[in-house]
Amino acid sequence: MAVQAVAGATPEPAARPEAVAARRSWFAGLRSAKTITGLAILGVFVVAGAFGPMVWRTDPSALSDDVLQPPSGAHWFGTTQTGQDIFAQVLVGTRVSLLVGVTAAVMATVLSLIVGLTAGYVGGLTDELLSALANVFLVIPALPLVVVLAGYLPTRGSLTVAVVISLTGWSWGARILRAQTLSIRRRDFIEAARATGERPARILLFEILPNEMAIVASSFLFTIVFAILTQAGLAFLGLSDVTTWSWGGILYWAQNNQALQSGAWWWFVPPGLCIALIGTALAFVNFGIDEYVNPRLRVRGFHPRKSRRVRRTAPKQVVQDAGAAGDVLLEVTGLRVDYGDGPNAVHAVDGVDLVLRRGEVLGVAGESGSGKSTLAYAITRLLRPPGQVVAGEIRYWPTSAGPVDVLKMSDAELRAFRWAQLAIVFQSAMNSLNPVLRLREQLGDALIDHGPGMTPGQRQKRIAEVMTMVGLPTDRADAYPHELSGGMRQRALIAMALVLEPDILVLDEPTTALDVVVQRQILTKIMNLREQLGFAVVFITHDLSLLIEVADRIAVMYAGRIIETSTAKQLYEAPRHPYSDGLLHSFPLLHGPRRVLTGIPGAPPDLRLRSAGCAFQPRCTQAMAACTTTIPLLSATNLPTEAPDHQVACLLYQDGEGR
Ligand SMILES: Nc1ncnc2c1ncn2[C@@H]1O[C@H](COP(=O)(O)OP(=O)(O)OP(=O)(O)O)[C@@H](O)[C@H]1O
Repeated sequence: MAVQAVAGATPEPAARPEAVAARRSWFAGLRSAKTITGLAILGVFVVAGAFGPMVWRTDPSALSDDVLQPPSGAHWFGTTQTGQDIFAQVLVGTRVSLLVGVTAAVMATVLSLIVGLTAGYVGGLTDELLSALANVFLVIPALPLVVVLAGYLPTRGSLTVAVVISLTGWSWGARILRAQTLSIRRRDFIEAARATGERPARILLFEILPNEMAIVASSFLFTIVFAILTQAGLAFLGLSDVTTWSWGGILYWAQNNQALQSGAWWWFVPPGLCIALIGTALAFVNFGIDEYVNPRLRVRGFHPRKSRRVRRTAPKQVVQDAGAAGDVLLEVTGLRVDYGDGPNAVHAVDGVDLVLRRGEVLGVAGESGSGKSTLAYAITRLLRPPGQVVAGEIRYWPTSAGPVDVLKMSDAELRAFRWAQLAIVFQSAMNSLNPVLRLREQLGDALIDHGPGMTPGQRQKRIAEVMTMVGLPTDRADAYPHELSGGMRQRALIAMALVLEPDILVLDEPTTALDVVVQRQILTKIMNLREQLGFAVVFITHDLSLLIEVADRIAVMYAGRIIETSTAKQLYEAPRHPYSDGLLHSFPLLHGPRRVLTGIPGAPPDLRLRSAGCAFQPRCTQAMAACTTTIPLLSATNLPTEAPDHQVACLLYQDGEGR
């Protein structure tokens, strides 16, 4: 089936100014219902603790004749058996409990940061000593220690209690931060910072610490809860100053005066409820902080529920029965993928139609940011929020049955489909391989998951087979990824992709990180294996001249759309779209005559803005007035020299008016 025309997109109003976008992103982390609820509850406590005692001027210790009164207009939370106002006690208690919690959390967090970061970053003897110290504090049972310390200290005021709690609460945070620092300090961006001459303190504070903020925040918030609970426990046991009103102090007096037995529920329920509520609020806030400090979790302007609605109500595309032709393996129709939603959504794939035939190599070329990887992720259903398919279909045509809609597969169907029928090789082999597993285990995992009937002996045989197939010596099966060269790792990934003999292999810039010699060896290997095994390849790269060498057909992408598609030969001999022509003249060809490299002036458009005309028009040397107002459709050029499946989305060729 020839590639179908893409419906023109409706022009939308211009995107908001950057300032608004930035503000939106800042609030995005605070947007979830949990975060808002947590902050609201916390806000009420902070306001009550800070201003409550000034507004509700009743002395919490003042005695009155209203003894053991249930809640009323005069005493909102009732009274004690000496007539004290419980609401006034709770307000003062809120202030004291929050102060103890926050003070202890600040001290414990600072201690754990100093110990954890220093031990992890400096290493050696310092690490051993600090880790030993943290381990000692970790194994000492915290509560008995607190009880002993609090019992023997000369003063038992709030500050003393906070110090005691922080001394027993810092060590687990320090252990986690040390482990995290150990792992981060070996990452490439830290090496790069060192290489640029950054001082250790700066690296710790500005490179490592921001990566640990989620842990620090979580440790801080949970130490507040731990401290409030511990302080309440100490007060309840009479081990802190119970003449100072705190939630624990109120519980102590309620217990001592047998409030439970006398049915005075209003005496112990309010402080108990406060402790439970503050714990819940801090846990909710923790979710929000996680999202805010980790940009990967921060799904700007994205509402999963709303996006699902878009998906369900998106107009169904009319799909021609391409499989009837028999050679169609994968068919993408009207595919649109956005990152986020609303006016700031990035329209990364914007109405793509593609057909992959059995056994062919389909190249997808385009500049960085044109949407190639997003297309690959959508096809393999590996898109992560805020990425979402907003329209279109992806149909897989197995040999034995009718077409299957990949986008509608259940999780179980998807697990069976991925790797067994469709495998993907990513650009960065080091990131795709598990650093702590040997190659043999990683290759074996796919076989265990997808071929449960295989005996261990059969699995080992298959592992040796695929390793030989991709040109990896079988004696490297027990190597860890870091013991292999870049080329070997990439071969290992290809071996993993082919271990189940899939129908489709998606290659997303599989050799970009390698030198040209290894690049060539690996590509030749893939193409030979394709001849041998008959799988089809979707090969994604920015290097059009490389595709000319290896692909059967090529689709050129620009700003999320396919702007030209044809056989590799036609595209090489007569690229029609000015962008394809520019792309072809941006890289030297591997074979053939030397040609002048011109490149393409300008930069790709902002994919948040929907253009009213051709997205390439601002950079096009042949643009006409109509190009600013009309979105060209992908269609056959009607030029006599063209084959029917040479299609181009350019007004220069519409209605046969080619130039
Ligand atoms: N997680 C994300 N959130 C928001 N926008 C994204 C995200 N990932 C990609 N994009 C945007 O989607 C567009 C397409 O990106 P994509 O990575 O698919 O392009 P590409 O052609 O594969 O580029 P490259 O060759 O550099 O990998 C770009 O504008 C990019 O900024």
